[in-house]
Amino acid sequence: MGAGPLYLQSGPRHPARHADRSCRAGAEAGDWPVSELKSGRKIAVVLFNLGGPDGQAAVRPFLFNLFRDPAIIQAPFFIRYPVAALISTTRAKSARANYALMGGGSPLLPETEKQARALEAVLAQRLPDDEVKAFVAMRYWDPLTGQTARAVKAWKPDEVVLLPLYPQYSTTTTASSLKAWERAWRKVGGRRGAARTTTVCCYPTADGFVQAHADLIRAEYAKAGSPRPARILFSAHGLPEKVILAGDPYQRQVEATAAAVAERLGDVLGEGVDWKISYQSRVGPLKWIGPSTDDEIKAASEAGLALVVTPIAFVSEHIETLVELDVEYRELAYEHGGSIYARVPALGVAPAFIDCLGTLVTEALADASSLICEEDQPCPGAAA
Ligand SMILES: C=CC1=C(C)c2cc3[nH]c(cc4nc(cc5[nH]c(cc1n2)c(C)c5CCC(=O)O)C(CCC(=O)O)=C4C)c(C)c3C=C
Ligand SMILES: [Fe+2]
Ligand SMILES: [Fe+2]
Repeated sequence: MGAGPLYLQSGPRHPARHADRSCRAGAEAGDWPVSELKSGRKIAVVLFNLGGPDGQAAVRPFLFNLFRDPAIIQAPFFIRYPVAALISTTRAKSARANYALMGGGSPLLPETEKQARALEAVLAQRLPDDEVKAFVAMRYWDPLTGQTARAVKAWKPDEVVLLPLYPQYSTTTTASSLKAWERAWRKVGGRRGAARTTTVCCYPTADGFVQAHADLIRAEYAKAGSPRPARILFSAHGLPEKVILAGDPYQRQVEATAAAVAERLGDVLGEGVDWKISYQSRVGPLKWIGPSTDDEIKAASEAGLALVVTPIAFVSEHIETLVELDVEYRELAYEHGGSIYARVPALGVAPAFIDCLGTLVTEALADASSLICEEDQPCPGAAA
């Protein structure tokens, strides 16, 4: 599954389907008297991300939480726990050193909080008669999903919109977060009927998301002096190949994003400039999807290409952009003869991106179904 590297392609393989709304699942229109709540609603938007340690002492327990997740290590409980304990202990030292380069901990929570506040501001304008509050639910470190579910329940919303900050759906990220939410929400006594819940499971080619990437790449490309010959490298977090072979749509959706952004960059992608997708952050002994970002950086640098590297599956700055892309891969490029290595910032609070999140929320609220998905079939497990 998932074609290999793509060069100079035009046209997304999976055009955005927001407009035709052809893909919805688990319609709940009959469950909730939508017409009774046109305005004056309390709307909770829950933003999901992975989370990161807030200091050096949190690194090992954060890694333990990550590796004990069955979405990350598909093994029975009695194997997973000792494996998680072992990996988190052995990996902690090098991970701590990397987090130390960012001041000791991960910037992911403050970056996500900024996105939450920016989204609230956009929604306050779009839904002036409603009260909208954006909550952050992290999967492996504070604020953990259970804590956020309690805060959402205490706020007594009429509507809840679940919005993962993973534009491309994966069982390892989106589905894991949504399952954790289901469990936590049930635990705090928030039944489906208590507040209408709509889930946005993926948005790999949503208009504002693609536009925000194109704008940031264009700016970085110009800053680097619009070098020729150059390659735009779309770098996404990798996954074990077996996860993709089991039907995870992540790689297909990453390819759809990259193709859509490349098409939007038509004026930059002139003669002599190409683009490619690669996968970073490999962990463990399994075979991961490729090509790997380090191989692509070596190859492009040795070929004398200037590199414009853009994180295509992360929407915030964190360890894998600030350390892996900015420090490790930059050094690698220079070691292999590269002279220009430009790194495009993550989306953060780029206006087109936040506006796009606002559109996803208003579409979710206007929709009578429980799931909003860009795929022909709902992403596997999203409707659970
Ligand atoms: C698209 C996003 C991500 C996917 C897919 C993903 C899969 C995945 N990750 C690991 C292992 C680690 N990930 C780590 C950190 C981390 N990963 C993502 C995103 C995706 N992960 C984020 C946003 C972060 C947060 C980083 C931060 O700022 O703190 C880490 C910890 C860092 C490190 O030690 O390298 C690990 C480990 C696996 C195994 C996996 C799929 C199976
Ligand atoms: Fe990861
Ligand atoms: Fe989806």
